[in-house]
Amino acid sequence: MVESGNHDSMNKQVQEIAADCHQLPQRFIHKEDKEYNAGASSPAEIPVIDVSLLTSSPLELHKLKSAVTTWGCFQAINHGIESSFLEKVREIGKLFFQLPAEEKKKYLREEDDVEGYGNDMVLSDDQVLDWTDRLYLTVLPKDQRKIQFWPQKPTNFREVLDEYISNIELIYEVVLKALARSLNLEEDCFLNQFGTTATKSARFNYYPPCPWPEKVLGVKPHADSSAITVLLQDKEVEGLQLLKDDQWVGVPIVPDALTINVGDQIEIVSNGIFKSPVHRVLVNSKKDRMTLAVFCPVLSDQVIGPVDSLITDETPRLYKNVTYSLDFFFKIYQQGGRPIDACKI
Ligand SMILES: O=C(O)CCC(=O)C(=O)O
Ligand SMILES: [Fe+2]
Repeated sequence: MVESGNHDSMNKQVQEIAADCHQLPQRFIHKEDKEYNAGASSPAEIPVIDVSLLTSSPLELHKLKSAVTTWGCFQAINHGIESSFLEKVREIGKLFFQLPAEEKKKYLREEDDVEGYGNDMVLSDDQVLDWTDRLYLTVLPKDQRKIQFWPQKPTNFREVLDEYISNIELIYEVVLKALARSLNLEEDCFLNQFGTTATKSARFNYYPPCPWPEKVLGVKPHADSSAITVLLQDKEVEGLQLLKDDQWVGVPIVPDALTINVGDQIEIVSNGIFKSPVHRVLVNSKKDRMTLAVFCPVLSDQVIGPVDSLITDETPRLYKNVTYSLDFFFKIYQQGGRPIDACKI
């Protein structure tokens, strides 16, 4: 049964709707004629890359290039973060979403901003909503943090997230250098495009169980605005799918790995050699799921464009020079479009 009014689904968090949900609110139905979980795809063989070898092993560098050109994604192992610490990071996220609604609402985002706790930002009347609540925080540079949105409960939240982000920053640098070297480019050429002032953001995604997994999506199909996104998956519950050769394929959980995908900004600076993969998230009817995505960088205030030496007679420039701003990205994204299409020549 489908509820026709949509007032609740606009004002309540998904977690509140899920807790008292006998009817599926209309605004969450992505496409009535399509069953998302029907014929669930077999999990994909996403390549596993040993991050600790990227500076020393030409073979690992080659594997990275092949993974990113083929999948736009890889499972990063030996990334330098202890398994027990990853567990702590998952725990602060889960504990936050388990807090009473009133406590979480202290961190509620403003209506027209993404920063803070809340559900989808609604930009148009016909926008279909995702079955997820989020906690979205700018994490770097440190002076850009809006600390009023950083939860004080659990009490170690700020400290654990801060330490995690320091680790992710190192991984970001290693991966961006390796991606450049894999194309025989000077290793800093991608990093330099984004500069040190570009903001990086963390998004805790919480997906409550959903009784209508065939009609609803946790996150609708999209590609990330970032250069790379580092995703800490839920330990047990899968849901992420990538679009590969026009088929949706599941991204498996690899214990202790971080799932790294490239985003639109790497597609632009690599002149389309590395493709930012379209992905989506399915919901689960029985179990909740929590993930943490760190977008590195989410925005760049600098103009970015294809690296000069990648533009040749055989490989002409595919993208304009652009500033990948949040406004630019979100307007197109929330209407189901691909912002990168607007950057193509
Ligand atoms: O939760 C996931 O598995 C992926 C989330 C995602 O794609 C995102 O936050 O951009
Ligand atoms: Fe994403």
